[in-house]
Amino acid sequence: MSTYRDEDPRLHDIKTKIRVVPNFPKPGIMFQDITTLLLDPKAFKDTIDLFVERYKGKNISVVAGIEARGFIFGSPIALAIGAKFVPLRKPKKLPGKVISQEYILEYGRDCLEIHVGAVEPGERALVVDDLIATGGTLCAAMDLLGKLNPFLISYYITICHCSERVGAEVVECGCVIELPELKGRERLNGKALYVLVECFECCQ
Ligand SMILES: O=P(O)(O)OC[C@H]1O[C@H](OP(=O)(O)OP(=O)(O)O)[C@H](O)[C@@H]1O
Ligand SMILES: Nc1ncnc2[nH]cnc12
Repeated sequence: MSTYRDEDPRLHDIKTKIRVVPNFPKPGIMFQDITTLLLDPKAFKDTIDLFVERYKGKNISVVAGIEARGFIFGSPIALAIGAKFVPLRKPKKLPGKVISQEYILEYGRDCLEIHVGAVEPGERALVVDDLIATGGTLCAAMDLLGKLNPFLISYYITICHCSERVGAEVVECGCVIELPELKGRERLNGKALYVLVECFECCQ
């Protein structure tokens, strides 16, 4: 954690407002429930303010929020920093033409989608979610948004049958909660990750 975060008294209050529910949605999982944080307008506002203070003036034009809980935090951050909000949705939710990115979860696979044209190549993007656990979801979001190395274009077309990538520059990922024991940060290949609250001994 950075010194700034350690010293900020708002963080302690935010952490106390997150309810931990054992054995949800399955045995062994300590579920970090942010709905109790949302019930407290001051703690919710402090959460948004901390992100806004970090990202205002950083020339970020896109906030990409991950379904579903990333929408709750991503939208107000986008409004406050003067960026557009782009939802990264689970399959078959977006009505327009989409670009998709599959990813591996602990049990099974999932997929994120973005509307074609929602983000222009070269735009500076912030990815927002409520929580990073294994990091698979954030990796998929970055793959979907990320800039494609021109030397890899033919690889994508031939191997992945995908000729379209968004081509944004992901500046950072921002999450309210990190479960460090699941080592999701290591999976981000060095991409900057900013979290407000770390939760130890409370997962799996
Ligand atoms: O770091 P990871 O291991 O990928 O896990 C983190 C993701 O898991 C949760 O979403 P979930 O898939 O439960 O979807 P939901 O927000 O729609 O409930 C959470 O909101 C993150 O998006
Ligand atoms: N422990 C946890 N609590 C809330 N959301 C999660 N997503 C993955 N693991 C989670």
